[in-house]
Parts: sequence; structure tokens; C-alpha cells
Amino acid sequence: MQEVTQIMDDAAMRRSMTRMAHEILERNKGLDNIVLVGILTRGVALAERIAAKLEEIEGQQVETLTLDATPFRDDRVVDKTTPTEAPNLAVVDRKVILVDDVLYTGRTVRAALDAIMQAGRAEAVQLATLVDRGHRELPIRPDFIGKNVPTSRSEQVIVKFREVDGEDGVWIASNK
Ligand SMILES: O=P(O)(O)OC[C@H]1O[C@H](OP(=O)(O)OP(=O)(O)O)[C@H](O)[C@@H]1O
Ligand SMILES: O=c1cc[nH]c(=O)[nH]1
Repeated sequence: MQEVTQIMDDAAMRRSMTRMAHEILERNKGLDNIVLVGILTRGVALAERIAAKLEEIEGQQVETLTLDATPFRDDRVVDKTTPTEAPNLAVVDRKVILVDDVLYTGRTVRAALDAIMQAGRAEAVQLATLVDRGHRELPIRPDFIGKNVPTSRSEQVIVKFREVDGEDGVWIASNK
């Protein structure tokens, strides 16, 4: 039987995203030259939420770009016979904040970093995630974390965003 437990409601998510926005501003001393790059699917929703919060706090717009890291993955079947095209992302000389909803093995972020490098040389790349659930397979560590959630590998973290899923919240699903 699957047991599903909610660990963040919409208010908790909102508070975490607000804190992350403040941390981004503090670390970067403002928003100059910053671009948020959201990884499909829910990283994009998170990036847009954080961008809206940054704008609310600073009164300055921040650009949000969308990245599909799938062609750059090393752990799912992709066509290796044709070279992967560099994504059309304006990152050259900008401070990129890579955004994803869950950080687990780190393989999605590795693929995203590969995509960003191919798009051009960013001034810096920082990583923001709503949930860090551990179990990294690569030396990747987030700069901005909504919530650290210790998990076992058999569990699943489910993040929902209103824009994508019709509601906001985070759940852990485990098989009992
Ligand atoms: O650190 P990792 O082990 O790579 O796992 C994290 C990734 O897994 C989920 O994406 P998923 O692959 O389910 O795609 P989706 O967001 O498009 O549903 C999540 O949104 C992260 O992108
Ligand atoms: O538990 C997990 C692992 C990877 N990606 C998710 O969205 N949840």
C-alpha cells in the first residue's frame, strides 16, 4: 500500500520561496545581470514564482528562461547518433540561477549544466531547488534550498504547482 504524507502546504511553499528570493538577492547584492533558468517541468514554475517574488521585493524585473535538459542526459535513452544542438539560451557573461523543484541524484542538473555550457560562457552558475532530498550521485550542491528532506531511495517526493498541477504542495510517497 502506498502512504502519502504532505510535508509542505501552499503557505509553507510560499514562505520558502520568499526566503529563497531574499537569499538570492543577498548573495548577489541585487539583481543586476541575473537570469533565472528553470528546468522543465516544475523548475520553470518555481523559477517564475521566485522571479515574481524578486520583482515584488526589488521593483526590478528578472528574466526567466526555460531549459529542456533531456537531450543532455546520461541516464535516459537519447539519440546519440546526431549531435545535440546547443540550446538557444542567453547566458553569456550573465549570472545564471538554475532552478529545479527537486534535487535527487543530481543527474538532471548535470545535464542542465552541460546545456548551459554549450549555450555559452556564463559569468557564474548558481543552483536553487525547492526540495533537496539527498542521494546525490554527482558532486552537486545547491546554493539556495527551500527545504532539506531526508528520504530513503524507495520514497518519492511529489511537488505540485498550481500552474501545472492545480494546487501547491509537497508530499512524500512511500510503499508500506
Ligand atoms: O536529481 P535527479 O535525480 O535528476 O532528479 C530530479 C529531477 O526529477 C524530476 O524531474 P522529472 O525527471 O520527473 O521530470 P519532470 O519534472 O518533467 O516531471 C525533478 O523535477 C527534477 O528535475
Ligand atoms: O523523488 C523524486 C525524485 C526525483 N524527482 C522527483 O520529482 N521526485
